Amino acid sequence: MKTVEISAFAPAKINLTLHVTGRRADGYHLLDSLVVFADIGDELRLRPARGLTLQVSGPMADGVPRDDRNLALRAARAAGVLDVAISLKKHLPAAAGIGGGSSDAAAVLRALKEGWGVSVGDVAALGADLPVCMAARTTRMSGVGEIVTQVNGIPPLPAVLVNPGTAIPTPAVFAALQEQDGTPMDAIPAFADAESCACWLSAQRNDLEPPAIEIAPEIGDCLEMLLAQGALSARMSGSGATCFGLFASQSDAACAADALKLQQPNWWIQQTVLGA
Ligand SMILES: C[C@@](CO)(OP(=O)(O)O)[C@H](O)COP(=O)(O)OP(=O)(O)OC[C@H]1O[C@@H](n2ccc(N)nc2=O)[C@H](O)[C@@H]1O
Ligand SMILES: Nc1ncnc2c1ncn2[C@@H]1O[C@H](COP(=O)(O)OP(=O)(O)O)[C@@H](O)[C@H]1O
Repeated sequence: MKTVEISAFAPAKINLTLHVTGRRADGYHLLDSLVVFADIGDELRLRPARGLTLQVSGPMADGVPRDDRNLALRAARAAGVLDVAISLKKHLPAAAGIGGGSSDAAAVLRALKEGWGVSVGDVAALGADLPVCMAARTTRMSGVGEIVTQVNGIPPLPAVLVNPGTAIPTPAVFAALQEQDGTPMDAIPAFADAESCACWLSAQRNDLEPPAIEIAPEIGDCLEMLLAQGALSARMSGSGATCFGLFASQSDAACAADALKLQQPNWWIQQTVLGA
């Protein structure tokens, strides 16, 4: 048994783009997505113990499953480690399109590799977002999520994340998608700054945004409010409902986040830097 406690960080995953380019026979969708990671996320600690346990705390812990549905526990089981106490401090909203559960699972797998020396062969069995969350760096994600290719040339992007508090199950959004065969992303250039990245993004898409807005119209309000605060670009991440706005500087993002918090004190609103 190991004797040390290991800390692991599970950053928020943001799909800057999400093009749905086809559908497999098993119903899973083919994706083409530019994925970055934020400097905010969940905090995990793993320590040797008798048996496998999970304790969940933190400002966004409400509603997160504590039982075997939790992806942190499922990751430990998949790795065959049944003698670990996991403590998970949730800062990210669940079912929010920012991969909280998948990033937690990836953080557990990284910690188990470091501390217990074990790894899992097929991480995708834990969910389509697991491979990209294992990479935890700027990536082009394709296939149904299993193909991850490192992307260089994306500068750190000052941003504000906004979630209106509506949990949206991913399957419901895919089920509401009308067009399954969209075009892939354009080639990804190297960007000098946030402005040029935002300009390129304006010609790309998140194909899940229209069906998600049908399910939760408040997503449209998030996007409008980010743009009204001067965002260079505003879009939904993943299957929603979290939206991101890109800003020219961290001070612009901080001003926008403060103003949005005054307008919507009950929403989850966070200033961050993406892809740093
Ligand atoms: C949409 C994305 C984009 O990054 O992110 P989130 O919105 O979940 O953060 C991911 O592909 C989500 O990954 P993840 O949440 O791990 O998905 P899974 O648990 O494997 O699948 C949940 C359900 O989503 C649908 N699904 C997921 C991935 C995919 N490529 N095609 C799909 O059709 C299927 O209906 C599946 O039953
Ligand atoms: N560690 C976890 N944190 C949050 N949700 C989790 C976790 N493990 C399992 N879940 C379940 O996974 C679902 C999807 O959560 P999450 O990964 O945060 O969202 P998304 O797939 O939209 O990015 C939630 O509804 C929740 O029930």
